[in-house]
Amino acid sequence: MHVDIGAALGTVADPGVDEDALDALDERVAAAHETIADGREADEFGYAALNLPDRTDPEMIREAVEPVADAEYVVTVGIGGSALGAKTVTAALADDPDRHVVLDNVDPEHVERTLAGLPLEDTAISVVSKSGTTAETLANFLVVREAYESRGVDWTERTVATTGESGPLRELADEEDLPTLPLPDGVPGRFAALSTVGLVPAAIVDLDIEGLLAGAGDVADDLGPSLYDTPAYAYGAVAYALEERGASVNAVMPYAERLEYFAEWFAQLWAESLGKDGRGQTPARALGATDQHSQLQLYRAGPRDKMVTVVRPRERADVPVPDPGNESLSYLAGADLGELLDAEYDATVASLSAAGRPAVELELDRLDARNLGELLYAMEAACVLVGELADVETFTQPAVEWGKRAARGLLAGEDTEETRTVADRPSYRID
Ligand SMILES: O=P(O)(O)OC[C@H]1O[C@H](O)[C@H](O)[C@@H](O)[C@@H]1O
Repeated sequence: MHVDIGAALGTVADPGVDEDALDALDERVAAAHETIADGREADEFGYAALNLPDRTDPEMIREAVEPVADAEYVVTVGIGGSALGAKTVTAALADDPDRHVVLDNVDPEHVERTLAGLPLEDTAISVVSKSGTTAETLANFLVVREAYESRGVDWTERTVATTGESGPLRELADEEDLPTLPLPDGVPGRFAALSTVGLVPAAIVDLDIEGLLAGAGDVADDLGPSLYDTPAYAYGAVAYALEERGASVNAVMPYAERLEYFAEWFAQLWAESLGKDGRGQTPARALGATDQHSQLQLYRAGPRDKMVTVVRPRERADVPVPDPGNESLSYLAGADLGELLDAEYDATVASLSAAGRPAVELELDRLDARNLGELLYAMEAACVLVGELADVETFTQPAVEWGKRAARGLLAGEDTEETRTVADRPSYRID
């Protein structure tokens, strides 16, 4: 992965980072790197995520999915870190990304419509929950099972469960003797894309999970004490410095449809890890070139509270634009769609710079398993670095846990601190 921070420098952008500020920050990066390296060495909670490229055993995943490997489709039942990484990988790498469907939300109409559209006899189920207690996942799993039963399909032969040693999902899996995969130790869900949590659907649709891990491993091996030698840290350090200078929004804008999900995955990683103690950038999801025609106006001329992260593969399969045969369209003559997309990417960075708005470029050589592994790992390392620099608890998510407890308490009709807070929530109705 290549990082270009030129359009985020103080000579170009406001907010921007001066080179001497970067030099000063580099000393703090060195100290943070030492903490990260020590955490990895001791396999401490959270830091252990950065060891996944070495720890994840692709063979074990392939063996576990063997009974369902002939399925045409796979449905992930999971939410947050138990779904976004898996979908990011298949969306980016599968020839037919529609072979992998995610049921994360519990919107009844969506669940019903999704299941109605799937040939369940030919659809594997990957049910994933780290805690084993997430209400959305368990409710959807029960609904999915019933849909299989009502169509006379044995779901127990089509399901792989990924969960911990105990908890309701583990009990359901044990009751039915389902094949189960273990969770990686000490890895929060949002950092678990490169593990059993994220790779089951990829294995079912036979993607190169070994290449993905190898790409991630290359970045892991190259993490060093200076941002000038470590692209992942350069990205994290600049994002941190820009946030300090007022960029409270990080708009992630891949110029590749296949990376649209990557922006979703990034949003959880950044928000849940860094949104603590009154700080943290708000991740915004965008897609180039589509959002040039909607959000870019705000990014270029709205409040100076944003950085834009653009992402693209340098090489991609191309489609020539047919000869327009029309003088007014002559600029398209001989062009390819990819060329047009690249021109739009370049124009976006230039246009943001011309308006003094910071942008950081992330480029992959091409969008394959290896390069995707590099990108995912680099963003995780960047996130951990920002957490160290900002001195927040990167690996916890107490605010989200509160909501999960509240939802469970409400459904069970319990009287708890959370359910009382829900009952007493402010209201000022204007009907
Ligand atoms: O994997 P689970 O335990 O079911 O959790 C799924 C998701 O639940 C919550 O929203 C957590 O904050 C997320 O970090 C987690 O990824």
